[in-house]
Amino acid sequence: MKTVKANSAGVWTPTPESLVDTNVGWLMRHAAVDSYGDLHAWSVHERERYWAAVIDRLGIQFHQPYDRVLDLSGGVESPSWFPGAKMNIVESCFSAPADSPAIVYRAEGGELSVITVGELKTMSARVASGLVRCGFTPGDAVAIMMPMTPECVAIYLGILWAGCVAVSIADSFRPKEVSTRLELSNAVGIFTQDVIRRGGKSHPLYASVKEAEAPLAIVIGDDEGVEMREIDCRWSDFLGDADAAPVVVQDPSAPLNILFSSGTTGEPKVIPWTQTTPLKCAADSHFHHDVRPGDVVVWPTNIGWMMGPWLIFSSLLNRATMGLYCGAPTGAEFCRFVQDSRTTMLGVVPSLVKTWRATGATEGLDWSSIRLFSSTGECSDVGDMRWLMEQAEGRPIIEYCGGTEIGGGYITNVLARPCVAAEFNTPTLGLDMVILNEAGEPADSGEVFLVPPSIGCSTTLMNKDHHEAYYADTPKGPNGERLRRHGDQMERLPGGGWRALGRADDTMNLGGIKVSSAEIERVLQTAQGVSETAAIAVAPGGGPSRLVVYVVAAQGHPQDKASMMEHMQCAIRRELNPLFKIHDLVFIDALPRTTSNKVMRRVLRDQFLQQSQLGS
Ligand SMILES: Nc1ncnc2c1ncn2[C@@H]1O[C@H](COP(=O)(O)OP(=O)(O)OP(=O)(O)O)[C@@H](O)[C@H]1O
Repeated sequence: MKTVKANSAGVWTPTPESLVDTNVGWLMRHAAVDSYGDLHAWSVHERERYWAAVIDRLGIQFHQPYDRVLDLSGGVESPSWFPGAKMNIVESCFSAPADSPAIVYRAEGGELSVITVGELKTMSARVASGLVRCGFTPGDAVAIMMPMTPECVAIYLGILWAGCVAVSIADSFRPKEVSTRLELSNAVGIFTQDVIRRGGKSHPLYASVKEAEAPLAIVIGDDEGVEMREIDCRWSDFLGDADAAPVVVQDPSAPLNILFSSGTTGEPKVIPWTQTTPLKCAADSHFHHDVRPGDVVVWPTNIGWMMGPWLIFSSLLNRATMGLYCGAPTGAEFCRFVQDSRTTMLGVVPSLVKTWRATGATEGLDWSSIRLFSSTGECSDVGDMRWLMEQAEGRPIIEYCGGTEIGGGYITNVLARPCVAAEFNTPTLGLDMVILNEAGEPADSGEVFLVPPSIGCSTTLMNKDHHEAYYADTPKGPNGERLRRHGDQMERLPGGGWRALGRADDTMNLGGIKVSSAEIERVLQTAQGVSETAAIAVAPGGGPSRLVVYVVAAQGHPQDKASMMEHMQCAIRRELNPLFKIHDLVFIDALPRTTSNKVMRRVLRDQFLQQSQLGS
């Protein structure tokens, strides 16, 4: 695999030899199929056999064996996975030898350090026993709001160990957002840090927790000057005895984590993950990201986003090492950490790649340890992704798209097929999808629906009706299947791959023609002097929708509205449709993004309408 490189057009093509060693190569032999297409079909038609293979391959431990893999007597909306079993997924997280590295990490300006599997297990056990001593009982929701550090990982695993439910809160939230999330999840405690040190500065974190009027807080950090509330407790006083708290065994359907979606389209959804959701994270990363024992997996993220827990399970259940850089991932120091930690799989979000590219953050570094990249979060820019591949001698990028409520991806790449920058080459194993047009017919371009059930897919929401959110009024699949709404737009490409077209909510109708914001942005992005763009449709005062373009100009490039509009209009005429007329262009310093870094086009729509109302 390591020797196969992409060509100059950003296409990485596997060879029969490169496939042999991969995890997906193993699965093809296991399922006795000759082609990857047959393997995917097998994984969705023989769901029980696919998930049984995952369980065996990863060596997942059960305290009480399951009666069968899947019971569908409650219907596909409410599948029961591993009925009869008792388990705690935490135990399977420590399957690698005790002296093997679980975490390699570095704080800004610090040394590269390692925590072994044995040390992580002990630390997690001490967290669990601290929780028991403080009076927490199984089922209690306990929040975590802090950066992804080794302590954060141990806390997450310790909460699960004690049978409690981790509540994932991003460390960038304001007190109001923190208190909403604490209330929505009924959290009875919170782990946090005194301050976050980033870029040489200290940002208060515990202060936000206090302002959010959080329940009992356990505070990590050595800042003695921080004023503690009486009910709160310092980390050093909290930790218990490693032998005092046995792992709490649960039903496979028991919740273990409460997460919040990004809120790109509206109010964030409150999504519980169960004991089986980690299997989806680990299966995706095993067969799609090809994570192997001994690998070093790095994906800058936070415990507040699904990729935080995903990273924990994907590395530990695969007996790999997790790489954590405890600082800002945007600069050269992070890129140096990737080199020094001998990262084998580097995950990104597209905006991070744009920053590294613009600032030359990888210059002079050796990223040859990287076997593959992965990108998630939002649509990728082809130019940026090709640049990323070049940083590691043309290694492939596993484009990965899914959602918090899936516990992983529904469409991605696999090393058994050619990988093209910014394109997908397969629905994920064990999960199928269909693309339907507005009439509900199968089409090459349109809205994505998933074919349930799959491990990882949510069955409940804490702040919304699950059926209403995902199943009500969905069309039937081509074979009469019950479909699950996902809300993305996708396009099937002539070469056999797929391209993401953004959220269905960001689709516009220009002069009677439906087009996605992502499609327009892809073309606008090619205009000279553009760093980023967002395309929105507005209908000031009603009437037909008009195309408005927001532009972040490249550094040092003049903000000449007339000339930029002309260039962009030319590009649209040439590459999309002459009927799409740009109504207005607005230069902006930065695009509004959710805390998880997704562009909020709805905010731009509101802003534009407000300004045009003021103007009139
Ligand atoms: N690789 C990718 N390419 C394109 N889009 C992606 C990719 N990865 C994720 N996305 C987008 O992110 C979505 C999943 O994000 P998340 O679960 O955080 O919730 P959200 O849909 O952004 O928020 P909400 O449901 O609150 O509106 C996907 O449905 C898709 O729209």
